[in-house]
Amino acid sequence: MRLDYLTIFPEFFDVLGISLLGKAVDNGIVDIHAHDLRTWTHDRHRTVDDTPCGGGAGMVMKPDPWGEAFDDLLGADPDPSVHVVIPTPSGTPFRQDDAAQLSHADRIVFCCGRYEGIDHRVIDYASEHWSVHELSLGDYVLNGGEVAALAMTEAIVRLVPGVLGNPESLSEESYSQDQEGLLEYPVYTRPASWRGWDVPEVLMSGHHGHIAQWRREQSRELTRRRRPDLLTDE
Ligand SMILES: OB(O)c1ccc2cc[nH]c2c1
Repeated sequence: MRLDYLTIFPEFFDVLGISLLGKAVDNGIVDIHAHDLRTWTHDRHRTVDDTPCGGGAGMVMKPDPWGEAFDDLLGADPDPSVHVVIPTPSGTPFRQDDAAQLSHADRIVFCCGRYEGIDHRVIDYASEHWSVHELSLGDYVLNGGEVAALAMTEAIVRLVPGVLGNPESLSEESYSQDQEGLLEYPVYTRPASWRGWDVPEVLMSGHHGHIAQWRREQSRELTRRRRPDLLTDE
């Protein structure tokens, strides 16, 4: 899997060189390239923004640098196997299913906007050539797409075979299919008693059936309380 990041702050993505993702890069499972969008500017000030047509506050990212970056990185031939991800507050919510689908992609290009956003013709152009995903991290607004791209990257890449040491851990996480899309149950480790708080007895019983039942009940109760929207049978 090759991941490209178009951004005016490429150093944001230096962090991808550490921890699990760093190992995935070292193992050749993932190939990461961060690009400074100003590479594709030609004026003395390396300008990437301009005033919004129709007025309004702030600045809008000019289309030209994006178009030239696409030309260099992707060429002009349409290829639906290339996924262009545009983090934006106006996008569809990024969910675990999106991470799962994108984890099968061979190529993902993250377009990280700043200011008031990217000239919409860039999205129109990209949509004619590649598979475009305008995705929101949540119902809040960041200052740009970089932090969202990092979060989405981790959610996607950790699902790629060979990236996580123990793939079994994926099956018991919140939102995983094995968890029936429910929130993950509470987890405990040693010591059995800590500052007056004890590990639930059932987890110390060694009775796998009872433990599995307790965990299912905990997941459903937690989901009912915190995310009733995830419950499909109520
Ligand atoms: O909240 B976000 O995911 C996000 C994404 C892109 C831009 C561009 C300017 N503000 C942004 C916010």
